[in-house]
Amino acid sequence: MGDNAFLNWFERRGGTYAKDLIGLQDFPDTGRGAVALKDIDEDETLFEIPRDLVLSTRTSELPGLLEKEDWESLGSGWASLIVCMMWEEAKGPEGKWGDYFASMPTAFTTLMFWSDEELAQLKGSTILKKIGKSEVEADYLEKALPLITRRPDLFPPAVIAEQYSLERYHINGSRILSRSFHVENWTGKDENQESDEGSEGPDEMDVDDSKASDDEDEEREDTADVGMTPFADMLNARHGCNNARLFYEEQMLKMISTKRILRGEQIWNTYGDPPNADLIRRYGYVDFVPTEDGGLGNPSDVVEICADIAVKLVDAGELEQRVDFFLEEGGDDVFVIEAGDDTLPEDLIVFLRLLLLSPSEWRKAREKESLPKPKPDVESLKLAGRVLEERMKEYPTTIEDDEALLQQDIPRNLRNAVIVRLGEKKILRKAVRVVDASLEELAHKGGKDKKRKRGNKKEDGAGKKLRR
Ligand SMILES: C[S@@+](CC[C@H](N)C(=O)[O-])C[C@H]1O[C@@H](n2cnc3c(N)ncnc32)[C@H](O)[C@@H]1O
Repeated sequence: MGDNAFLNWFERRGGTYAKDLIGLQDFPDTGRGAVALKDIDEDETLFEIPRDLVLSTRTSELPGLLEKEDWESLGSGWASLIVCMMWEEAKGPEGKWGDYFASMPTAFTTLMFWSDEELAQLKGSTILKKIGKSEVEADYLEKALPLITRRPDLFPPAVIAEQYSLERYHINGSRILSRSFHVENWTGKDENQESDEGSEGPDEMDVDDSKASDDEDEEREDTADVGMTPFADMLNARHGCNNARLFYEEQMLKMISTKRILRGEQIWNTYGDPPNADLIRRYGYVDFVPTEDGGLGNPSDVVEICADIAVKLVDAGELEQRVDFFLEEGGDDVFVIEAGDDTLPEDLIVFLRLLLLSPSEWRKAREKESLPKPKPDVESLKLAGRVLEERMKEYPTTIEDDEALLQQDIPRNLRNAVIVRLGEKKILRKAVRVVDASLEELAHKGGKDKKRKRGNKKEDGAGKKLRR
């Protein structure tokens, strides 16, 4: 379906947009997006979406047609919204969201749809543990399908294979993941109520996600607040480019320019600037923009380090108890280093120092319920260096290999995988340099301290002499 059919539908259903200011267009790098048709000032309203045009479990008619028990059998994840979407879409062009569905993608470049060979290119990145494909399939088989087959009056058996298949379930789940917004009920309290962090964009669009059910943040969101938001979900995003933002009012959601946008420029939303690993998982693309080190990448990249790596490197007693103690005291078993970090994460230092405590120090720490201070010393820095080295070994290729690959003409998914793993490895390399510099600094300081001590001794002696 062309963009015009979508725009006509949008207006017919009560949406409005500034026709003289914006249009929809295909961009070579990002696909379809919104474009400024002439220079747009800051604070201009670009389009307005009536709240009842947001498709959610609140606005779909399906929940009202189901017994409470049936509805609740779908659980608190995304299964309920996915089933609502499949049911609304099955109504075809006559349905309330007919042309909207027709405008949405049915093919995705997100990790859920990568082959095993393609996923193997991400070896080393912890994102592989967060795809959640089997959880989605379990949701479909254990929650959605039993309900669908129980109610032939609502889900005609003749169309199940076409409209309610696992494939359709995946497609709608992926639409939620990459296009939904967090839309709470209007409380009247907050004039400019916005969704949570990154609200402005799909998925930071902050959504719970039955697919990535291992992602706690996503799990916590109330599914009723997850809304498919026509037109707002036509905006693409790029790190550092956003120039429009969704504002939440009582009757309407309004997309408003947040800076001057020149004619021909793309209108960008933000998806909350996630790292590339999350961008590829949720949205199927990566950011490759200029970074502080003069290269290209995603300034929001992170690398995750599992605590296990450090535990395996240490030869000390009661290691399991030390890890449990760390977790009880609020620590996590995954440490995150960010691209912009110039020091090691404090929780990592604390953890390493905890592992290195002598038996008597460890006993004392536990008695006092007090973790070591996040002050790196020689031993913890040396251990940090070994941890980073081991973590780097989890990637089968080197930074140089990846940089060479990026010079070649390679398939899109491979290219994106290389960009993800390269970004993570560069953070590790930087962290190794931080460790080396800190060790050097400590050695230098140690040398000076020794000198000072020797000097003090001499002075002491001289003083004594004088006093004599
Ligand atoms: C909310 S939709 C944006 C509209 C979408 N381009 C469309 O045609 O409907 C999010 C999707 O747009 C695409 N996208 C957004 N920003 C992009 C970017 N910077 N580079 C490549 N693709 C991007 C990705 O496919 C992503 O999953």
